Amino acid sequence: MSLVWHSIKLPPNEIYLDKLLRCGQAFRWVKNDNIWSSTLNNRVVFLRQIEDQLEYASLTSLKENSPKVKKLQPKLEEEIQDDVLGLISDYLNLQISIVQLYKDWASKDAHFAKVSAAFAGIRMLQQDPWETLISFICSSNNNVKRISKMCHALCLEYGDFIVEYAGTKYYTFPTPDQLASRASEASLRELGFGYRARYVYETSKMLADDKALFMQLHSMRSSNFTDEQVHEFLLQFKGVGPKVADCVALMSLNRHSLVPIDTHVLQFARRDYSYKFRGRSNATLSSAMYVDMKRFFVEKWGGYAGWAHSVLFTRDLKLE
Ligand SMILES: Nc1nc2[nH]c(O)nc2c(=O)[nH]1
Repeated sequence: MSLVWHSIKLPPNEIYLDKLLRCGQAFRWVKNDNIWSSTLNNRVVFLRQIEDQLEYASLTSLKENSPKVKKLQPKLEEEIQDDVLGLISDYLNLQISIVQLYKDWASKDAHFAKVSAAFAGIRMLQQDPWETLISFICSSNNNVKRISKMCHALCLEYGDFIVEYAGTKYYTFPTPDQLASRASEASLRELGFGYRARYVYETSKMLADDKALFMQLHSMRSSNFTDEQVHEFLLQFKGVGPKVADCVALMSLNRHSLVPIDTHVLQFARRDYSYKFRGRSNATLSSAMYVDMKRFFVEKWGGYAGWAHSVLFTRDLKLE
């Protein structure tokens, strides 16, 4: 099986995969031989960057390839490629140009102007809300490497096998039904989820048992809901506090201005922006301070503050 590559023109200052796919937004991309791969919507998607070209390829699942499905609904190769391009464009939020956004942030913020050139091409992904919710429940007191390990374990243990390519087996991210029926709190603990096992399992159960709630999670992308409504909605899930809610809202529900506040953000707010809460530079992070810091960054960067914060968050990760 060989990959059929297609390409679109997209310079590295619009997207820089090597940083973007490791910066703690998404946790299941792996790089082999300069090719990034993961699964999206029951497909394996491959990405690579060659100068000004973003190249993509995909392998469909065995189910979609089966003669039965093909007979019922034959799809032309061009139609498949259109689907894949649509999928990738949505996932990478390609309708939004970040070059202009970077210029705008730099014009308002001298610190951003100074450091952002070395971190060009960091955009916000538009991920699946369910996977993002579970991934960020796993992110509590955790690091990118361990969160990735957990997300891969969920797929391997409870997802469906899609295809094997170049020695790697690819699996779907399990649905709420699959997690709720195939996993248990105990099995997740055995996989190393620690106290997060209960939250992952209970959130899966909530969504598996209530299909309307699952639909509602996805409908939160709509502009009919305010950022505050989305934030409140997400807080009902087990293991979700304000920071996890804001990460899910920003990274999967189109909430571009939300800046999730955690210790890293607090650190750069104080260090690089002399941020103070009620006149104090060493206040501990309370709910009131959390809200105040979000406001502080929106005032500084505007409606895409969540995107701007991600550039500085990535800088502080010190990816080699
Ligand atoms: N990519 C990420 N950005 C973040 N901001 C924040 O406050 N936390 C995170 C995170 O975990 N990943």
